[in-house]
Amino acid sequence: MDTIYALATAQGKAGVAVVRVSGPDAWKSALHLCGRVPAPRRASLCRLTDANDHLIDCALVLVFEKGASFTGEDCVEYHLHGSRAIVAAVLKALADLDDFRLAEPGEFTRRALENGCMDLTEVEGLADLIDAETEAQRRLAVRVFEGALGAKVARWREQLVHAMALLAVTIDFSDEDVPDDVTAEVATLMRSVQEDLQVELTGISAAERVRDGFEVAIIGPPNIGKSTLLNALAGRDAALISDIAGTTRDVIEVRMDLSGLPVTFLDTAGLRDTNDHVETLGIARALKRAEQADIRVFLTDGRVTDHFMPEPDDIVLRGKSDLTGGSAGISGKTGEGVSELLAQITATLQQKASQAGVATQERHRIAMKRANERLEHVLMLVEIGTEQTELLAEDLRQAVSALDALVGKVDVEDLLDSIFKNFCLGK
Ligand SMILES: Nc1nc2c(c(=O)[nH]1)N(C=O)[C@@H](CNc1ccc(C(=O)N[C@@H](CCC(=O)O)C(=O)O)cc1)CN2
Ligand SMILES: Nc1nc2c(ncn2[C@@H]2O[C@H](COP(=O)(O)OP(=O)(O)OP(=O)(O)O)[C@@H](O)[C@H]2O)c(=O)[nH]1
Repeated sequence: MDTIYALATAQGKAGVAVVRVSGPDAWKSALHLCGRVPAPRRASLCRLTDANDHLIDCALVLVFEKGASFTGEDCVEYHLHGSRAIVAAVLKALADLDDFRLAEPGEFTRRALENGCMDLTEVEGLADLIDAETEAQRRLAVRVFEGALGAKVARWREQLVHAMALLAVTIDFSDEDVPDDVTAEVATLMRSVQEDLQVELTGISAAERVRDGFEVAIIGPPNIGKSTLLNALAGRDAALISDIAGTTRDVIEVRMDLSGLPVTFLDTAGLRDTNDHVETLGIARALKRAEQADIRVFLTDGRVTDHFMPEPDDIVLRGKSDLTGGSAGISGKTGEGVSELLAQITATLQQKASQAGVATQERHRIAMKRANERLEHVLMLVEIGTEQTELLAEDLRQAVSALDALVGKVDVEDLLDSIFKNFCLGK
């Protein structure tokens, strides 16, 4: 097994830079660089020297023992003064050691997974935690990272295993002797697991939105003030504004943090019938993105339009309210109604985000659906009064296997590359 190393902090000049080393020979690096192996789990100030005994830096060194480290292996961290030159000198000194090599992205975490320090959902939570840009993303990620999904899966698994144990007792019975109360108890357990699965499955869409961001599309006829409103929301000149109808063609996106929620506002081409080919393409694009958005803000000039059927969360407002007066209007130019609009959007999205459970991605959905299907099948068999309990047991085994895949106990190899390729170097 190689010993791996990498810069764990961001590239470039900084106050402190951390170089991390993990693997069987990690402690040997301390012997080379510090002349000694400092006591484990204590911050020790050390003079780091290169192979020619020239001073590289004075650094804080942290040594971790195998079995009591992030990766589960022997580890050493060098907390250096954060200059490019110091980092380069330390990385070079490490590269010169036998069986040492630069870590691949996510490789420290991969070793933590392989050594059983984390399960797959915790690894995914960690990736999201590092990617988190807003408070809602951080809160969701830290729950998963902490093992909340893993713990739920473990409880479901226990219930399924318990059901399997109940059935195992009946295997020696002849078909007619299988007591009804056993299958009834199995069915009760299945229903309880199914209920939990259902809740988590429902929450995945909301969790995905929190991870990837919500979308709010601003739509309406040309020249109504959509781009001006977008700029007012963004607080900068994101979109071009002119008094020529049909100015915006492509969708313009502005990403914002609304009370911790990641939200992308979309400015779209004004909706109208036109002979202009490019504008027509822009309108088609506007309609498509608006349809996929979580909320549509429709600016009107008071006239009816057949372009738009509002859904419950959509918001309809009269544009250029400074010119027309009255209520239910908004003006990007004067700012009238803008904070109210933001408040309404925030409240709606917070409500949506609150549906998120601890299952956060498509992979979780697929595994939970697979388990759910097997449980459906068990219930169906019990319903029709099956006496072949080995069929029930087989369904349960498959459901357990789906849950095991979810936490990475089985069938993981194929997944790992795609999960770790998005990790930072040094993580
Ligand atoms: N300097 C530094 N800061 C860091 C990390 C790190 O690796 N190094 N982390 C890395 O991502 C995070 C902290 N996570 C960590 C997780 C586990 C262990 C660890 O040593 N675990 C042992 C012992 C546990 C204990 O004593 O309570 C273990 O689990 O066996 C260390 C850091 C954030 N900050
Ligand atoms: N009085 C007033 N004028 C506005 C307001 N919002 C925009 N305008 C003006 O109306 C014209 C069109 O504004 P835009 O923001 O480009 O309108 P749009 O809806 O994005 O237009 P398209 O790109 O054609 O779809 C510009 O001259 C703006 O300065 C407003 O709230 N009040």
